[in-house]
Amino acid sequence: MTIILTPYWSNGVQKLKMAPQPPSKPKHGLAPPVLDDDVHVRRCLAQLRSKTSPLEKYIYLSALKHENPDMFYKLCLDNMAEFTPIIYTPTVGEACQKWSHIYRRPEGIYISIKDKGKIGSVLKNWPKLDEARIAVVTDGSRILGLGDLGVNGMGISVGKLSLYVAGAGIRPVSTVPICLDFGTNTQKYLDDPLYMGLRQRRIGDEPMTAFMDEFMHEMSVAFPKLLIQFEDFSTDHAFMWLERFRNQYPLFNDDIQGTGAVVLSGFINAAKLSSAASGKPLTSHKILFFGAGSAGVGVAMQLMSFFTLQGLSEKEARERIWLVDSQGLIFDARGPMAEHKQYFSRRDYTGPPIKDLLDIIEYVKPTALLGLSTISGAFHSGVIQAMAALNARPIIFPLSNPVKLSECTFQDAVQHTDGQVLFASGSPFPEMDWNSRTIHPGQGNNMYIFPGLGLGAILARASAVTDTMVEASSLGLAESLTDDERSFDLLYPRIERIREIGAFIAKEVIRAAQKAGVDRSTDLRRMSDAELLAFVHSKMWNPMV
Ligand SMILES: NC(=O)C1=CN([C@@H]2O[C@H](COP(=O)(O)OP(=O)(O)OC[C@H]3O[C@@H](n4cnc5c(N)ncnc54)[C@H](OP(=O)(O)O)[C@@H]3O)[C@@H](O)[C@H]2O)C=CC1
Ligand SMILES: CC(=O)C(=O)O
Ligand SMILES: [Mg+2]
Repeated sequence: MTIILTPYWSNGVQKLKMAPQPPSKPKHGLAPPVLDDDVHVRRCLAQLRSKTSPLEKYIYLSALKHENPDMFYKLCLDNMAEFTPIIYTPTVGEACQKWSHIYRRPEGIYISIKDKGKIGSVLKNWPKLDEARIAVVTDGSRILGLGDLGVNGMGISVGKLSLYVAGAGIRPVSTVPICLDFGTNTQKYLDDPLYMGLRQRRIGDEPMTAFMDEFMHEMSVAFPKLLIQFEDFSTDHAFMWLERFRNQYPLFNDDIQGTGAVVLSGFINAAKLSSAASGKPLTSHKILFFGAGSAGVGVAMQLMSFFTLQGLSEKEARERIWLVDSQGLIFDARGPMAEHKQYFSRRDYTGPPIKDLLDIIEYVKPTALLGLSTISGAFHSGVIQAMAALNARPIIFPLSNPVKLSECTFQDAVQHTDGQVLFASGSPFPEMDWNSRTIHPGQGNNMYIFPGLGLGAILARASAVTDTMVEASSLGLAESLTDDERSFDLLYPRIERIREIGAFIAKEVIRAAQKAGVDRSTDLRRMSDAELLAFVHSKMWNPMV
């Protein structure tokens, strides 16, 4: 039975409501005479496919998940490639933007700045305190690339947690979506009569820090076995909360660390193919980042290990990476800059500012161009052609979400590189035919990482999520491609194998937790790799349809 909470805005009071029971075995006469499970699976799928807009499909699936979670997850697992664009990016972006309009039922914990001083009592209203294992926490301040959506950001916590269940077999009852309401700076929502959050602008850092200190402490008291995933905080707070809390509580930031891990993984596979075509060593790759926010810098930090694993020093690794922000190439002589950009700021460039991406490409001569900028179409035909002129197989990853903010389309990347591009995007693109062969786009999205990373950390009962655990998730993903997938030059495994991949990543993460000494389930140390993998599989929840 699912028990859910109403959001705090209903007269400021938290109330418990019982969700309907899944329609398992109605008494004789209370269901149609012929209601076969297999046929009902097909019926639900047909109902879904009869909806014409992605948002209607999202609303339908949201209701199905509420009424019959087994059916929802059964369908999801059987149709991952069809479902992920609906329950996750890109449609979840539209669902968040319209969350206060499409709202049907509460699905998580809403806590506002007005709850300061009594956060613990709000958390205790959650009906399944003992069952909670993973919370996705956002403050709605940067949802995908869509900006400040306030409490409408709850949709991203809900969407990520659906993938935890589908991808890693976390029990649905163990997932806790949380949205913190610090206000919103988006006037459209402040003016919207249906908006469900506080009608005030975002609070400053000082009260927010005091709130976060209380929140994190109370979370650890209310949910002693919980792992926390920070999601879609604006860049300054994403770095701030990660640094402030990572040594105190088991947590990670998905946008910084999850994205870093997924991109390192795809990059490893892409760089091998690119180097095979150019004949140049892996250490000669040069990576240009377009976008230097939490995601850009998070990925750049993680890609350092691509080079250090090849034997380069930290200094040499850093020199293979260039960052661009809204002011152009980031270099020391440019003047003061945000702290998170300083590490990669170029010391060796002393010329005038270079802003145009084509000029920057001409200066850097990158083998890889990675977009985490939210600027739709920034990789225009000239940019893609410039990458193709420099590289036999250019690596181009437009990683911004949702799909309408992608720096380029797959079609453009294929067309302007004559099919030679090694491509991964944040949101999905369809495969395409080029010169009588089918080319497959990769989806470089942290959804390949967080389910397995989270499951591994939960099963190890890790007291902290270390950098080595994050790196293990990345290397595990890179390794998990089958020969068949490699024969198609895929950079990521097919999404249909998400469970298998999730289990493998979880096993690697548990091993890394053990090496780091942060595992509290120390009995897992005695298991062989095969036993550990079987143990992980045995812990995965499966829908009963
Ligand atoms: N594929 C995946 O798994 C993931 C993708 N993402 C996506 O990454 C994107 C960025 O997220 P995040 O880093 O948190 O967001 P931020 O808004 O913090 O970062 C955006 C960066 O892009 C830069 N930028 C903005 N406009 C331009 C421009 N015209 N030219 C060059 N650079 C520009 C900004 O510059 P400045 O610093 O000067 O403002 C900033 O550095 C989002 O779309 C998000 O959906 C995020 C996480 C995971
Ligand atoms: C995928 C993701 O986490 C993001 O775009 O923010
Ligand atoms: Mg995110």
